[in-house]
Amino acid sequence: MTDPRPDVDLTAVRTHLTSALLSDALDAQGLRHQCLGTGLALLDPTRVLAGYAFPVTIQRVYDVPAEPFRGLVAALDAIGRDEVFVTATHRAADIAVWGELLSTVCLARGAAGAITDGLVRDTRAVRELGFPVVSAGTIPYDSMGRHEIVAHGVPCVVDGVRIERGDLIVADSDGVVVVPQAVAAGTVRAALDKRRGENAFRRAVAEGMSATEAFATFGVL
Ligand SMILES: O=C([O-])CC(=O)C(=O)O
Ligand SMILES: [Mg+2]
Repeated sequence: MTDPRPDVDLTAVRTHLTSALLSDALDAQGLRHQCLGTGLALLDPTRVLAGYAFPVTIQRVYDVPAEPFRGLVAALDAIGRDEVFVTATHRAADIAVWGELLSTVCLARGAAGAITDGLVRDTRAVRELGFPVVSAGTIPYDSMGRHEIVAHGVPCVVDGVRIERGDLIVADSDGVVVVPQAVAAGTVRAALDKRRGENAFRRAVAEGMSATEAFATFGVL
C-alpha cells in the first residue's frame, strides 16, 4: 500500500493555522463543505490535531467473531507516522471505537491522532497519554462483538465529507476540517496568507481603525 501524503509542513499547520483559517481557504476555492458536523470535540481542546487521514471501514456485528479484532490489529500495524486514524460510525451511539490501548499503539507508531464521529472510552488515560482524540462523546462499551474493522486505507464519509487516505485533517476547539490531498499544499499557503491578513486587521482595529477601513485595507474578516 502506498503512503500518499501532501507536501505540507505539519509543524507550521499546528503552530500557525486553525480549522477556521483552513476552512476559509477551502471556501475561497469553492470547497464549501469540508468540515465535519457539530458535536465532535477533542478530549483536550487546548491541543491541535493535524495529520494525514488514515480511514478505516467498520462493519456492525452482533456477536463476537471467531477471530475478533483481526482488522483492527491489521490497521494498527499499518498506520504510519503523522497519520490520523479515522473511524466513520454514522454517529453510532452504542460502541466505544477508541481507547487507551489503541492510543498507545498509535503513539508508539508516531501517528498524529484519532478522529471518530462515534464514541470513545478510557478518556482519563488517553488524556494523560497526550494523544489527540476527537469524538462525539464517551461510553464504556467495548467494540468487541459490536463492530469489526473490515478495511483500512480506503475512503470513508463522515457527516457527508469524503475522507481519503492522505487528506490533510485538522481538528481544534472549533471542529474538524478535511483538506483534500490534491489541494492541501495550496490551501495551507492560502491559509497562512489569510492569517497574515488577520494579524494586520487585528492590530489595526485594536489601534482604532474602523472595521470598514480595515476590511477595505486588508480584505479579511
Ligand atoms: O477495546 C477497544 O476497542 C478500545 C479500548 O478499550 C482501548 O483501546 O483500550
Ligand atoms: Mg481499554
